[in-house]
Amino acid sequence: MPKSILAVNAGSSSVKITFYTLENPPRTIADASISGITAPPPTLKYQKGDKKHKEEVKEKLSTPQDTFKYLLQRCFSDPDLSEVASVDDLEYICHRVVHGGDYRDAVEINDETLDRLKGLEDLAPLHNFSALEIVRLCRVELPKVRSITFFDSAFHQTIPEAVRTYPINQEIAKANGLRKYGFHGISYSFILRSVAQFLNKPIEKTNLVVLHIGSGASICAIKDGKSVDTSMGLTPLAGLPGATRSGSIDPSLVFHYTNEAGKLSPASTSEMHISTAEDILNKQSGWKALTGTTDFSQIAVENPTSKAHKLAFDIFVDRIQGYIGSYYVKLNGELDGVVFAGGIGEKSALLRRTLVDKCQCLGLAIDDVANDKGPGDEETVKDISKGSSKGPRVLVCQTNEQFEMAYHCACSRS
Ligand SMILES: Nc1ncnc2c1ncn2[C@@H]1O[C@H](COP(=O)(O)OP(=O)(O)O)[C@@H](O)[C@H]1O
Ligand SMILES: CC(=O)OP(=O)(O)O
Ligand SMILES: [Mg+2]
Repeated sequence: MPKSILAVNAGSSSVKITFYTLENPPRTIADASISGITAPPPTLKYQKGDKKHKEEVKEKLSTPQDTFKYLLQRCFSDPDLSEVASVDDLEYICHRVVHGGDYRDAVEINDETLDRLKGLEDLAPLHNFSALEIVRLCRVELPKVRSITFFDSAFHQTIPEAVRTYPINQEIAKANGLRKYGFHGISYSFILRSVAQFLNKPIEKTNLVVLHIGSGASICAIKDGKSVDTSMGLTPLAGLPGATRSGSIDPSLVFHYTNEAGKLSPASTSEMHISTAEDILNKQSGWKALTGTTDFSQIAVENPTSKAHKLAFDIFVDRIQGYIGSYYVKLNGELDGVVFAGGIGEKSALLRRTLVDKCQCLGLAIDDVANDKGPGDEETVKDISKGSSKGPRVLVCQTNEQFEMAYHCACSRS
């Protein structure tokens, strides 16, 4: 039996895994995910080819490690999934780790790299903890399978110094690694390659403004195939608002919000320390704070159910519009396309239409029928620009972080 690749995308409230064949390009064997870990009961979703399955999980899954173990066992014990019946069928496990500090590329986990990643945990406790817990578990329980970590931040190592530097004391900044890193880079790498191929352009000549907008949202300016700016910063909190994140605010605001800002948050554990300020701005803000829901499909509707829903939509549009304008100028107006991706970017025709209308002065125009229809299941990139438009293309890309990791894993081997 040929060996396979397992790609793991662990978030704070969900763990998604995908099995791929170990070939170039890899083919999907099956997808499985558990969401709602922080809002029980968790839901298991499972897909192999056309077969889809969804169920409530009865077991108590309180940690990312428990969740990952449960998912793996379910897949191994499924008679329909004979390609991956045990750990012996796995050659590689690819892990999405959001913060990779100064790492420029993916790394294989060994004692030394795991130690270096531990050092980064303080910089991104909220985002790296779940993924690294699963990396640690794999080291102990699946020691024969090679673990490779891929970093969201690696794609943005090309951001110029003046863009990545915060105007603060540079000795302190350097000693503590305080700079713009940027995230969603695994996704941006997938989108760049897919869009360049779609436009029939070499990657190194492709200029794009890409929106990865899901529960976490960011935007990236790509010049000649390289990231030159992105909206997230030292952590994924900066830039655009998200499901529970405030996005950029005046940094002083938090000290007016609570005088407990610097204290440890009750959400901290013995292994993970986060401040009250980080907890409020990362987990108690965004759409959830404004409207009570984290689901943007309830906000992006023609007739919003409340003024707060309408306000949340308008805030998101305003912030994105600001970045598109800024990145258009940074790219000297020479862009091939504006790309919508992530759960919201791929699914909300209303958000795309509203934004494109607001960016008409940049020559953006869409075809309403193509926009309303969106991309088909098998369509990675769809052009939704108006036929007569001479401006940058408006595209939708169904991004796939798990595939991107498996693809690089398979490429580096062949
Ligand atoms: N039809 C839709 N319209 C607007 N937003 C949607 C729609 N469908 C899903 N979404 C949003 O996409 C988000 C998920 O984005 P996704 O990128 O898949 O997740 P994550 O950021 O957790 O990786 C959901 O929280 C929901 O707000
Ligand atoms: C970096 C980040 O915000 O990731 P996600 O969108 O998966 O939460
Ligand atoms: Mg995501």
